[in-house]
Amino acid sequence: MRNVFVLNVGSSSIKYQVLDVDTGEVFAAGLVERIGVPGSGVTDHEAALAVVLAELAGVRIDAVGHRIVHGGTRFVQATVIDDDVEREIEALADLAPLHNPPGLAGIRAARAALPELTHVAVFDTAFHATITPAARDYAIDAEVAARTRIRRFGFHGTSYRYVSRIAAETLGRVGDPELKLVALHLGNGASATAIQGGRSVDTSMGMTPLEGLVMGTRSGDIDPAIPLYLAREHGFTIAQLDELLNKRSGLLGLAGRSDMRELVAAAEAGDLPAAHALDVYVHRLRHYIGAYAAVLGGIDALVFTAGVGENSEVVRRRAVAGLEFLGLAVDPARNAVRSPEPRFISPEGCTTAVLVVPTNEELEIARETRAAAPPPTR
Ligand SMILES: Nc1ncnc2c1ncn2[C@@H]1O[C@H](COP(=O)(O)OP(=O)(O)O)[C@@H](O)[C@H]1O
Ligand SMILES: CC(=O)OP(=O)(O)O
Ligand SMILES: [Mg+2]
Repeated sequence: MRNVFVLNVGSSSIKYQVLDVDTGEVFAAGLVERIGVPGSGVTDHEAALAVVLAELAGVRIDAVGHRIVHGGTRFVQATVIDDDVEREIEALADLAPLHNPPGLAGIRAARAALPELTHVAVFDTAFHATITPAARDYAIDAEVAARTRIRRFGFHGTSYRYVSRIAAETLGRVGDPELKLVALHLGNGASATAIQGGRSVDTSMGMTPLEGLVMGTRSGDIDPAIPLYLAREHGFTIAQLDELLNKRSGLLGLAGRSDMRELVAAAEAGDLPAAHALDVYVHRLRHYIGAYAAVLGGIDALVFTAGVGENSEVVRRRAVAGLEFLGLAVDPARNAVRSPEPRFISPEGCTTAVLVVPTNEELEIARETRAAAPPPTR
């Protein structure tokens, strides 16, 4: 098997690639947006997938890999999809109401359109199955937590699995059980993970992808009493709270812009809310870097990845400034380099490394799809 069709289905978009799992060569890639938006002509996920498959006419596909955000406790590794697995993913929808239903719609549409191929679900949560019990559990009534499946799961695991392996290679420490990494996946969604010996030990996203860092439109950590207060004293409904915290908070809520490129430009042009939003974002980031250095009992390398982590010189510089006591520093010339390659941005001879490692979630999904799929029979 070589060519994997990777599907990342969101509530209103499908991102896809067909790539060679050995070389990483991409044969086709694209995005269908505005699914279900009146007037877009793309009525539902089935119609969107038909558009994608029409674009792929003539491209060889050997297997299909689906990004599924939440695997719950049931799925701790990539899994070949059959009717049972599809039902179990459906049963997890209540844990991830924003993320899992579109993924499931993508599975249904793709299995109907390509029934002869093996389909594999690759879960964002799987890499975090190794977090410690102390990091996993919230300090709430244990009976309630067990009955309702409340615990920390963590997300962006496909990205962390990929970048932690590249980071170990870049550091010449593949397979070293002592290697301590703090990795920062900073995209629209953003999270931090403490990784030792290639295994996730702690991570900032929790039961859902709302906890932790400041994100494009999500609040990250807040006092858990805030939604209670807003409901009790200000009449917010559950739907309004969900919308507030997931879609109208973060950088967008603070400064009217969720895109980091635009936010940095506005801050540099003297926009005070933008400058403040950047301060809040960086403050939270530094909070987690320090926390995870403590959780790991040290740090060998800090790893930046995803859209902001790979591209924002300013965020990287400000995240690390003042952390010399952890051995961390950023070299300005190295930090200014733009490249698709993994690279050091810490000064020559620094004992603690700072790395930029471009992520490739599609390639990781393709590899895990091949690893999970049964060998071909003839
Ligand atoms: N040159 C850049 N400088 C600063 N931020 C950037 C740059 N390029 C991309 N980004 C930011 O990366 C974020 C998107 O990251 P990405 O990993 O693509 O997101 P996702 O996959 O979660 O949608 C946006 O906030 C975008 O502004
Ligand atoms: C799980 C999650 O937050 O994903 P994304 O960053 O793609 O929104
Ligand atoms: Mg992303």
